[in-house]
Amino acid sequence: MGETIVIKCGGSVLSELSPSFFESLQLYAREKKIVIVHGGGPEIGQMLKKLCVPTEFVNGLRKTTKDVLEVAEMILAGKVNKQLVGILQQYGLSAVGVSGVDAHLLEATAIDFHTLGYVGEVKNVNCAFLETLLRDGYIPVIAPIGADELGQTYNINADTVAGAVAKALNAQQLLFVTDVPGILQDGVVVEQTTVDDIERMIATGVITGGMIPKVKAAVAALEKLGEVMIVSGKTPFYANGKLYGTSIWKEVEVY
Ligand SMILES: Nc1ncnc2c1ncn2[C@@H]1O[C@H](COP(=O)(O)OP(=O)(O)O)[C@@H](O)[C@H]1O
Ligand SMILES: CC(=O)N[C@@H](CCC(=O)OP(=O)(O)O)C(=O)O
Repeated sequence: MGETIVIKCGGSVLSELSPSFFESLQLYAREKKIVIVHGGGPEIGQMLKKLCVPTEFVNGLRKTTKDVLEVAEMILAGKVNKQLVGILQQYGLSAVGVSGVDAHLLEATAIDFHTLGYVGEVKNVNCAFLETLLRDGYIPVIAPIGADELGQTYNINADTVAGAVAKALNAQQLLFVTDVPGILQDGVVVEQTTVDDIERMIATGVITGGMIPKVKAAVAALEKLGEVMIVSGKTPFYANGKLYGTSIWKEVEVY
C-alpha cells in the first residue's frame, strides 16, 4: 500500500459532497492510505444561533467561551463526525471516527486564552495510533477537538489540524476539500502557485476569509510536504491519475 494522504473536508461543503467526490475517494483509497480531518464551522454557527449563544471570529478563528466549546464538541465530535463516517461506510470505505481527545490523538494548548478563550493549537499528534488504524485498513476520520494533559479540551481550526497531522505523519500530500474548485483569481482557478505567490495574494486581497487559514496551514505544512492541493468537494477531484484544483508548492519547479 502506498503513501499517506491527509484530506481535510470543510464544513462549507460537507452537506454538499457529491457522489463523484466519494467515487474519487474510493479510487484514491485503492492506492493510498487516507486520513480525513473534517470541519463543521457553519453547523456550529447554526447551533449557536439556535441556542442564542453569541459567537465572534478573531483573525478567522472562533472565539471560544465555555458555552461555545460545549457546542463545538457536540457538533464536531458528535454530529458531523458520525454523519461523515456513516456516509463513507455507505460507499464501502472502512472509516473510524475519533476526536483529538481519543488516544491523546491531538495534544493541544491554548493559542492565546485572553483573546480567543478555548481555541487550541496542536502540540503533538499521536502518529502511532493513526498508523495502527491505517495498518488495519481503516480511514481515520478526525474531529478537530484537542485536549491538554489535564483533560481540558480545545476547539481547533480544522485546517490547522489537517496541516499538523500531515506534517506529523510525513504525508505525501495534503488536500483541502472545500466549496470552490481551488484558489480563484478574477474568477479563474489558479492551477499552480507557490508560497511567495500566496503571500502576495493575501496582501492584495485576492485571498480572504476562510481561504486564509487554509493557505496558512498549507504554507506551514509545506515545510515538510512537497505539495498541498485545494480541490472542490462538489465535483470529481481525481481522475486518470490527476488531481483537479490548485496545487501549492514551496517554489516553482524548474524542468
Ligand atoms: N481567492 C479565493 N479563492 C477561492 N475562495 C476564496 C478566495 N478568497 C476567499 N475565499 C473564500 O473561501 C471560502 C472557503 O473557505 P471556508 O468557507 O472556510 O471553507 P471550509 O469550510 O471548506 O474550510 C470560499 O467559499 C470563498 O468564499
Ligand atoms: C477555532 C475555530 O475556529 N474552530 C472552528 C472549528 C471547525 C472548523 O474549522 O470548520 P471549517 O473547516 O468548516 O471552517 C470553528 O469553531 O468553526
